[in-house]
Amino acid sequence: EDILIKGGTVVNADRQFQADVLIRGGLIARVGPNLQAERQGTRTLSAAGRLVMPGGIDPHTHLSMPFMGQVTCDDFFSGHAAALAGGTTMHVDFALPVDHDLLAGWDAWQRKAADGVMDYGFHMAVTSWSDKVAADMGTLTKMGVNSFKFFMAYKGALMVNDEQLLQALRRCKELGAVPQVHAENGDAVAEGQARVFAAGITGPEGHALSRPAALEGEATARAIRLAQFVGAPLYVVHVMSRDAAEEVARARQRGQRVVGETVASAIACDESSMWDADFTRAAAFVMSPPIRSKEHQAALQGALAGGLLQLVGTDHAVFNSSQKAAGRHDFRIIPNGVNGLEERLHVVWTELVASGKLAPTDFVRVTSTAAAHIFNVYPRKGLIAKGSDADVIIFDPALEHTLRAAAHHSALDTNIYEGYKARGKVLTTISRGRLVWHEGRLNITRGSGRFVPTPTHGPLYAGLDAVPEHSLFDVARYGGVPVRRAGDAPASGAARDEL
Ligand SMILES: NC(=O)NCCC(=O)O
Ligand SMILES: [Zn+2]
Ligand SMILES: [Zn+2]
Repeated sequence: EDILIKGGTVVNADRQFQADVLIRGGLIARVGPNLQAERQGTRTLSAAGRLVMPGGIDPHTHLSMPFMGQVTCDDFFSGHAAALAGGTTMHVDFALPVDHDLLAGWDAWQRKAADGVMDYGFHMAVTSWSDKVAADMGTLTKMGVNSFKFFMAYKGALMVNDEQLLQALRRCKELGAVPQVHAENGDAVAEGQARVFAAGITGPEGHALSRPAALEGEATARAIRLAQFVGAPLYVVHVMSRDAAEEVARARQRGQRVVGETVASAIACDESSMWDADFTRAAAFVMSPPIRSKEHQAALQGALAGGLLQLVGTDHAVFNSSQKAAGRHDFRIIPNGVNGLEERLHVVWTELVASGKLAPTDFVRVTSTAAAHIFNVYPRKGLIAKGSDADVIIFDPALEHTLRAAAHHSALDTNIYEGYKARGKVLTTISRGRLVWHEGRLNITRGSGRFVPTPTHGPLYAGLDAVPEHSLFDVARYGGVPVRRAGDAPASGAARDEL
């Protein structure tokens, strides 16, 4: 059936304007003033006084992910239900290789996603290096995966070393794929954890103490410099600290293609919760890199407001209280991850728009359009315009509500936003033309989700060919002086000195 949204303010990343929106066949059919229903049975929704925006795109989730001896408790059904109730209509989930095999990981994540109810894409993690991994990356790009993630932490599990990272960055550049890093110094984290635990600190606060912001800053800078070395762009996931945000900002300032993603928990929470006397509550906040002090929280909000960071995801990776209890006597084995897929839009609006730091257009950019650009699905996603997918929300900025585990749609039995007073509310979510969230009710069908391929060579690569790889072997001349090669006569003294 057609849906006609009447009387609202359409907000895109570039501008906002009064317009009606007509939806047909899963797409936006018209956007303009005074639209009328064209077919019998058209569902008309009033949006007077409300904002009509592109559905959120969460670029960072982990549904049904085996990790630290557990499996995240939101699968593609409950995770999608939660997302839609919170106004997010697409997410990009991190598929993990199975026994370091990327294609086996792809198969596993395809199966998991068969239960889904909305649009999704995949990033693929790369946790080892070999010719087969390099070949499989190429195969995956043909199947619609345009981004690969490298963990610089989780030593002994997912972590890659610099040599592997370098090879992988180069391969991404070759493929036109987006390299992504979890940036923490994994060796130092492992040592910090051992020292904190040996000092007798075994509770969740040990998590915060053992992996300080300096380790995030160091790895962020290292990844950025390695990307510069091979001439690749870089996407830094979950920027949690001022230290990491500053590295991203500095790189951008010198003209490097670096994207910084922060997450809802980093801009709305602080580390004090990990000191909560109640283990269950404290453990719910354990994620990596850790949620940090209020100063970092403020710096990250400022970095978004100032355009130094580009988008907000969630890193939704949820473990319920019985799963988190595995680490009751040792913070090192509390499974890492927090919720946010359902809360992200409300948290970003409350922290940044209701506080006056961001305009509604910027809200759309950091929650939807930027991800659509980066992962190369714009303008199909992230825009309200004729021909785009009908992923649309109706948002009432005047409504206030309180976030609670008892009211959320995730399978998680806790919520790091318990009691959070949100300003503004998603009243309606339309996913590919279907009214899936309306008047407080979900209307979803298991298995109705759809994989959205993300093509390579997106905007992060546009014009990048102008930037040569800084390769020692490709540089034929140095300062105008031919480089000496094996068998050549000895270079002149001046050239030798320069080399
Ligand atoms: N972030 C986290 O704590 N868990 C999910 C895995 C990751 O993104 O590092
Ligand atoms: Zn991570
Ligand atoms: Zn993550």
